Amino acid sequence: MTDTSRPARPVMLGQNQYGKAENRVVRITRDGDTHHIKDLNVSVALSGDMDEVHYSGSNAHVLPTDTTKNTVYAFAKEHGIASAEQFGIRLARHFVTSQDAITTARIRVEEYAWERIETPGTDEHSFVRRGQETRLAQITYDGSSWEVVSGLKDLTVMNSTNSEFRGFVKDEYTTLPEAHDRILATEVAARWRFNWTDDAQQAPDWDESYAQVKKHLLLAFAETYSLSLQQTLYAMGARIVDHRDEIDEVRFSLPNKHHFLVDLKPFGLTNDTADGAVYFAADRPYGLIEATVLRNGCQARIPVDLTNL
Ligand SMILES: O=c1[nH]c(=O)c2[nH]c(=O)[nH]c2[nH]1
Repeated sequence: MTDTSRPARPVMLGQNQYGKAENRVVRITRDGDTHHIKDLNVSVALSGDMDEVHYSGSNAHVLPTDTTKNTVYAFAKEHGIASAEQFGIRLARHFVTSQDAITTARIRVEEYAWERIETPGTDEHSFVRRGQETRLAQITYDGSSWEVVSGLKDLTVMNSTNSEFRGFVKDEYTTLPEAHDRILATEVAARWRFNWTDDAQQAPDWDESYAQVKKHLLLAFAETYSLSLQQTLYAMGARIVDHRDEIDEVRFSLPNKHHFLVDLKPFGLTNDTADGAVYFAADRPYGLIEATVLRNGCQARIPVDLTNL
């Protein structure tokens, strides 16, 4: 907001936001003896008419970050957590509609999944943290329209065959041998943007959508005979956009978790892919394959650098 009562300044405040980051909230719901658990990491970022707190230190427009934290916990208790997206929407709407100075609220949610520990009698209240992915959601609301970007990270997948990499460019520095049968492994980080932007439209079923996106992503990874990780990435994104009408854009960041055949010749052993091989799982450096897959005619809005989301 431009402040005409102040003289022009040689230095100006640029984009700013504030809020409480990483509110760890665990919500248990009881259904008789059977308990349900929701475990989230919620970050609130608010922006709007915040010039004065930076220029003069006036806190007149500042809802304390401590309050935003309390709101997260209070809403979890009061309204429960149906899904990461639904919870984020409720929070974003609250901050924008209850505070005149706040025009945009961005809520980021990471969700950690828990599985029941299966025991012969009492498996209703014991859980083990699932070693798979972390679910992510980012909700942005400017008072009239919504942007919901969901995603996941740390979903590690591997194909022990049906992957090649050959026919690539070779110059004077190329030493990589062509691979006719290699391991393809990656730790999927993905974000997908919903085309739901307005309250008048029916909102997607967030949990169902997440489960379906993950299913299609995994099936595409497993079913694609891969000539490169780039091709596999595109197949995963295309399958999501093809099957899920509510999603217009998917962005992936896929580290190529290289597995190199170990040279066992010094020990008189052959080591090749044909008969069960030993690999060195290298952690770095790694190839990093990143791309956006879009519904035709739609605009790319997910930031190129996923760490900025
Ligand atoms: O799937 C791959 N894509 C590449 O671009 C690449 N580059 C490389 O060295 N190995 C691989 N693998």
